[in-house]
Amino acid sequence: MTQLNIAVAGASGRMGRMLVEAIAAAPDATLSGALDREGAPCIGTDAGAFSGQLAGVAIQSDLAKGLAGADFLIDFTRPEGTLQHLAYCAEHGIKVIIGTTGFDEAGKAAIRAAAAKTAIVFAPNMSIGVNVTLKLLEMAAKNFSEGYDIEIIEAHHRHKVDAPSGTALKMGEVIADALGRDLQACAVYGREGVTGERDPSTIGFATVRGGDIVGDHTVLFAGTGERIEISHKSSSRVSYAQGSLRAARFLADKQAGLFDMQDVLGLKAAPEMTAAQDLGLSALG
Ligand SMILES: NC(=O)C1=CN([C@@H]2O[C@H](COP(=O)(O)OP(=O)(O)OC[C@H]3O[C@@H](n4cnc5c(N)ncnc54)[C@H](OP(=O)(O)O)[C@@H]3O)[C@@H](O)[C@H]2O)C=CC1
Ligand SMILES: O=C(O)C1=N[C@H](C(=O)O)C[C@H](O)C1
Repeated sequence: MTQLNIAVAGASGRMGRMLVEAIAAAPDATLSGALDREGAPCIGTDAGAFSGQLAGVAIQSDLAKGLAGADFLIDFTRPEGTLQHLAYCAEHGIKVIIGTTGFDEAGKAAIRAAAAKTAIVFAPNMSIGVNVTLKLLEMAAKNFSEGYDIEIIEAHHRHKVDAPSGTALKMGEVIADALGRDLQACAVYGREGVTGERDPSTIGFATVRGGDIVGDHTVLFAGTGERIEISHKSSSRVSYAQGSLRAARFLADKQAGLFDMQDVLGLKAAPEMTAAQDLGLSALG
């Protein structure tokens, strides 16, 4: 069994803690290092202390120390942090799994450029459920292309700093691509005041923030006399952590290149109708 030496960035964050636990429980993974922001109270403490199971790895802010011995970095932080970590990893041949959301176009371009030097999985949602849902949405959008208004509703915890969520934006992209529309041109982010009637070519986004909601996404196809809703609801961050480990295993034999979770899960290759048949939806065709 190939042993994966993995460092975790944002080790004291919600996802960082979950990743440290998931790595400790995985027989093929070892926590080689842990990073967090300079000046954070967790620096110097054991990365496993949050879960009560010591990992024997102190959280560092110095990249050279935190990434010594790492073959992979799993990064769920903020765009500016991820881009700093990525630059170091690209120079040192460390493969990177990026879960961080909220990148601007320049940030995404920097990730594409880094992929020439190291192997990267970059995905706004690492869960298997969401990634299969993206395939369902592609299929649904093609079948509801006329006469159905499309709205994407997402809900997250009160601490989330970016909106709409990366997952909601990805759902919008998948639907827009399936319909031959440009998301940048057709997205409507929230409504207020006298908006006029709904333009049927738009894709609407609505954002809810509150409490400890882990992550809910619903796509509504609203037609005449019927509504179809495709929803995914996360009840734990464990699915994001397990997906990240799966991404690391996928990268083990890659030297460079940019991949997403559809690549990791082999969903890009699956022909659309095979997916429909697998799901017992062949009547759609
Ligand atoms: N792709 C996916 O499947 C998922 C993606 N996410 C995304 O992951 C990211 C993190 O989410 P979450 O864990 O909830 O967030 P948290 O705020 O709980 O954790 C973020 C961690 O990163 C650290 N950090 C913040 N800024 C920097 C920086 N500039 N440099 C280094 N470290 C930094 C934080 O330190 P400090 O506390 O000191 O600021 C904290 O430890 C978000 O973008 C979120 O949308 C979340 C879940 C799933
Ligand atoms: O911030 C979060 O919590 C989450 N962020 C990701 C996103 O923006 O889509 C994934 C998941 O929904 C949780």
